[in-house]
Amino acid sequence: MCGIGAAWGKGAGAAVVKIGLWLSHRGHEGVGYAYLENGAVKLGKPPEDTQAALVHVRYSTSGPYGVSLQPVYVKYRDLEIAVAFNGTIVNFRQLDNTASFDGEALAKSLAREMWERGVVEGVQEVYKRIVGAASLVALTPWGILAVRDPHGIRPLALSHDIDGVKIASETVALENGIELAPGIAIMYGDRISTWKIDPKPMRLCALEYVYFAHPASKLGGRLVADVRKALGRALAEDETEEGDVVTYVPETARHAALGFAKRLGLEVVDAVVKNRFSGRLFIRPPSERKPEEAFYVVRDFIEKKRVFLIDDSLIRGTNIKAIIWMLKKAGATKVHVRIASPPIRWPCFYGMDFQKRTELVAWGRDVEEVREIIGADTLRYISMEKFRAILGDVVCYSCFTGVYPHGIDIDWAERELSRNFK
Ligand SMILES: O=P(O)(O)OC[C@H]1O[C@H](OP(=O)(O)OP(=O)(O)O)[C@H](O)[C@@H]1O
Ligand SMILES: NC(=O)CC[C@H](N)C(=O)O
Ligand code: SF4
Ligand SMILES: [Mg+2]
Repeated sequence: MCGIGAAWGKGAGAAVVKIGLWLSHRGHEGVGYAYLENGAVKLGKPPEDTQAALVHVRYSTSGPYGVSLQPVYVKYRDLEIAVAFNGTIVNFRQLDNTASFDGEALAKSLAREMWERGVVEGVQEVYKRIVGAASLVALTPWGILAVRDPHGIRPLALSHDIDGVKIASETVALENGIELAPGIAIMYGDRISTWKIDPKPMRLCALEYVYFAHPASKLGGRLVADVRKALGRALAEDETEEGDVVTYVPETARHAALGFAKRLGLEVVDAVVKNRFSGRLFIRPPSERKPEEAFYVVRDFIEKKRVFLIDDSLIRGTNIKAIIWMLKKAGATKVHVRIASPPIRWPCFYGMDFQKRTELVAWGRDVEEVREIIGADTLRYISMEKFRAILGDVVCYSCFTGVYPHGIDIDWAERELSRNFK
């Protein structure tokens, strides 16, 4: 998914380095920076005391894996800018047919349109053409520009103090951060201006709540950890199996497991441990997702026990399959898998790298078929009804329903976003 950050004012260079560290759960394929030096835009780690700077942490959805490609620097005539964004632009070739990936198309079309139409209308024009999701930060000669995606699919927050302004994908990277409303643009320099770029109905990504965002961040004004606990509690309400202990797939399923166990009066045991240096497997390039190297099962917690194994989501089934096998090998008598989100049967075209139906373990399969593939004794997901009741109606559910805010044709989007270098 990527994380973006920007700062304007005293110590902006040091501020973006800190923001990047606090957003590293949003992408660890690469980190990139840009900053202003004597009015010129530079790429590279900024001096601590620079006046304006950007940061991007990458989890790629377009272009090559495993490299830092953002911020993107562009010069159009005499206008120099650097742009970092979070999201996916399905029709990026329509924005700029010379671009090698969506971030480059966005930066080139922004520079061109801002030069030709001025900042306010230029930004508006680019967003009018985008099919996809894009929250962005940019360095411009007028200051730093921040835009929250018109549907609010991707988050963006801001904080203000006497040193200046700081912007970040999530509130955890800021002190007293407040979330920007969908479709809001802010230019922060010697003067501050704010304008609206065609805001649409709010559709914040459901998977930000379920998996992606930091548990200490606030989304839609709610603490992410609390939402995850509520999902776990609701999942437990329909439980019919008997179990001795609750465990979970580390790290993100932890809060859902706490909510689930509390509702059933069971103990949560840390039976599955994850090597802290292995990071998030789901957002690694395909060749680097190796659950057998990342997870370890503590036999003493589960031997001869019936285990409830909680995960926040089941996407390709990579993590859970490996862990069920390890639990069984270590002597668990039953493994009842419980998932704190409904089956994901459709691709994401808005910033997550599952952009093809065939990648998804639940695509075209019923729950029983998925259970068989992953090797669980039983498998149950939270119901769509309970999921919606907890997350509300300002959320994107497209990967659960196959219905997209932009009325996207799935065959077309899969073709546009196909990545041949997997
Ligand atoms: O079905 P899959 O394709 O395996 O994807 C889903 C899994 O990947 C994520 O964990 P990840 O290891 O990325 O990070 P985490 O430590 O934050 O849970 C998520 O929490 C699930 O465990
Ligand atoms: N996940 C994201 O936000 C990715 C941003 C952009 N599509 C890239 O691949 O760099
Ligand atoms: S399709 Fe799924 S992952 Fe993508 S933005 Fe919507 S809820 Fe999030
Ligand atoms: Mg996980």
